[in-house]
This record gives sequence, C-alpha cells and structure tokens, in this order.
Amino acid sequence: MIELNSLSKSFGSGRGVDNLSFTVPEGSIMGYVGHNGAGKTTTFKILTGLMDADSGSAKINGIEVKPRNLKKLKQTVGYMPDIFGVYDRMTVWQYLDFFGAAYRIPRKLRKERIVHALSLTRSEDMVDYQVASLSRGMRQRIGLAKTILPDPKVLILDEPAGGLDPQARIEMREVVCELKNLGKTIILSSHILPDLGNMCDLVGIINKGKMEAFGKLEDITESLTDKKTYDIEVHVDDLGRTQEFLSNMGSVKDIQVREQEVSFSCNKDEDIGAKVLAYLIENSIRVNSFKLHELELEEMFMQLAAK
Ligand SMILES: Nc1ncnc2c1ncn2[C@@H]1O[C@H](COP(=O)(O)OP(=O)(O)OP(=O)(O)O)[C@@H](O)[C@H]1O
Repeated sequence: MIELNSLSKSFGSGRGVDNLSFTVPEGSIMGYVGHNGAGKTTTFKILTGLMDADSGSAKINGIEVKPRNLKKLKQTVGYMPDIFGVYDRMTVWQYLDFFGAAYRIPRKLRKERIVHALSLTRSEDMVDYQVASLSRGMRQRIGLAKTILPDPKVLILDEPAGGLDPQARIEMREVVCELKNLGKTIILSSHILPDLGNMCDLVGIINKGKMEAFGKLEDITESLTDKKTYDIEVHVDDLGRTQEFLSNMGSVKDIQVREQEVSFSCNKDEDIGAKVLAYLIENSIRVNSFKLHELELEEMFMQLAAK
C-alpha cells in the first residue's frame, strides 16, 4: 500500500507538489496523469527517497519514507525513471547481471531472477543483443526487467510507455497487468491517457502540483459531468429529420450534427434515452446506433487541466 499525507515540495519560485494526499491499496494500479511539469516525477522522487519533501509524510507498505529507512525502501520499491542510463557496450544479459550484482542478488539466484524478469517482460529473445542496438520499446522493456530483478513489492514507473508506438504500448500494458496479477502495487504515469483508463484501478489527475481528481475512473467521470450526452448514428438521408424531431422534444438540448451522427444532451438526472429512441423509430428514422457518450479520459483531463 502507498499512502501520501499532505505531501508538499516547492523549488523556490517553482511549484513542485502541493498538499498531496492519496492512498493506493495493495495489489492495485494507479495511473498518474498530468501535463509536463505537473509534478509527477517530483512525487515519484519523494516516494523513492531521491528527494525530501518540505512537509507531509508518506508510507510504502508501512515503511515511512524517511532517509533512515532508505535501505528498507529500496528493498520494497522498484523505480523506473522516465530517462535511465543504459550501458551501451553491454549485452542485455551483461546489463541485467551487472544490476543484479549491484542489487546484491547472490550469484546463484541471479540467473534465475534474470530469466524470470526477461520472461515477464517478454524480452527473452534479446539476451545477446547489444544494449546500444535496442529500439526504444526494447529498452523500455529491459529497463522494466532491471527494475523487477530484486522482486520489489511496489513498482513506480515513470512514463513506461513514453515514446512507444501503439503496438509496443499495448505490450507494455500487458506486461504491467501481468505484474499486477503477481500482486504488485503499481503507480505509473503516462500521457497516453486512453491506455490508463483500461488498465488502472485508480486514476489521479495532477495539475500544477495539485491533485485535481483521484479515484475510480467512473466516479471521476460522474463527478465531472452535470449532463448526459447521447450519440445517435442514423442513415444519412434521415439526418435532417432526426435533428428536427429532437429539437421538438422537451428536455433535449445541445443538438449537434456531424457526418452521420447526431448528438444531444439532457440533464444528468433525466432518463430520456429510451423515450427518444422509441420516438425516432416510431417516426421511421433509420437508427444504426444509439449510445451514451462516455467521457474519455482525454476529455476529462482537458477539463481539469483547463481549471
Ligand atoms: N530540481 C528542480 N529544481 C527546480 N524546479 C524543479 C525541479 N524539479 C522539478 N521542478 C519543477 O517542479 C514542477 C514539477 O516538475 P515534475 O518534473 O515533477 O513534473 P512532471 O509532471 O514529472 O513533468 P514531466 O511529464 O515533464 O516529467 C515543474 O514546474 C518543474 O519545473
């Protein structure tokens, strides 16, 4: 479990983080979302003991984040920074073996751990590759393999999918979900917002050092909207009539027409979707699809960041 309690850090005139409090239960994934400079890396550096907070406190699996607990924290937390050094002249195996030794994993156990880390990150094929020759996606996977070598219970991953193409992002997401299935507690930051929506149990949206929203994605979405929006796809010849019917219905507002789609909104508490659909069908409108518009993480983020 990761617990932050009124954590603050400022850099002179710089912002850092301001009064952050949140809890990530054991075995869950939290997605940490924010623009560049929002305060994600600062949070991570404080949690991993690389930087001291000005005030507030934090605990990871019951261990207080304090300089005197640094050794215990290192055994509990694996941190993958957004930019990490790779030792270009080594092969992947040498690289992992080097870090395994640095983590003081006994030589006998090291081989087994490296094989396991390579298998979890689907990097077995790369063992003999020179680190210098790896693509960005491969490097990220090797970086993650290195992070999980000492088998930490908690993982803090700064932009693990940063700069990856869509296929590599999907693979990274699958690897992270597998780590969760092994019982790890994970915080990861990302700018790839839709990816986070699918995999995270909790989402935190940070803006200018302050947590603007934290919780389950559905709950954040719910709290952000005071209206419901429906998207209706109709036959192209029925667009005009659909618009006309909708504008004659009470409670319907914000009607918009785009290509083959018409959207409209109503108050959050009003349940008029079924009524509108029945009305359109009774009037021979050829409805291809009729659905409630889910607020995308991206849209939500833009709303909060615009504050
Ligand atoms: N060492 C430092 N000295 C001065 N200001 C800093 C320092 N580290 C961070 N900051 C400032 O604190 C704020 C938060 O930075 P941080 O790196 O935590 O953001 P971030 O959300 O991780 O951004 P990115 O996505 O670009 O990594 C920024 O305004 C940054 O300029």
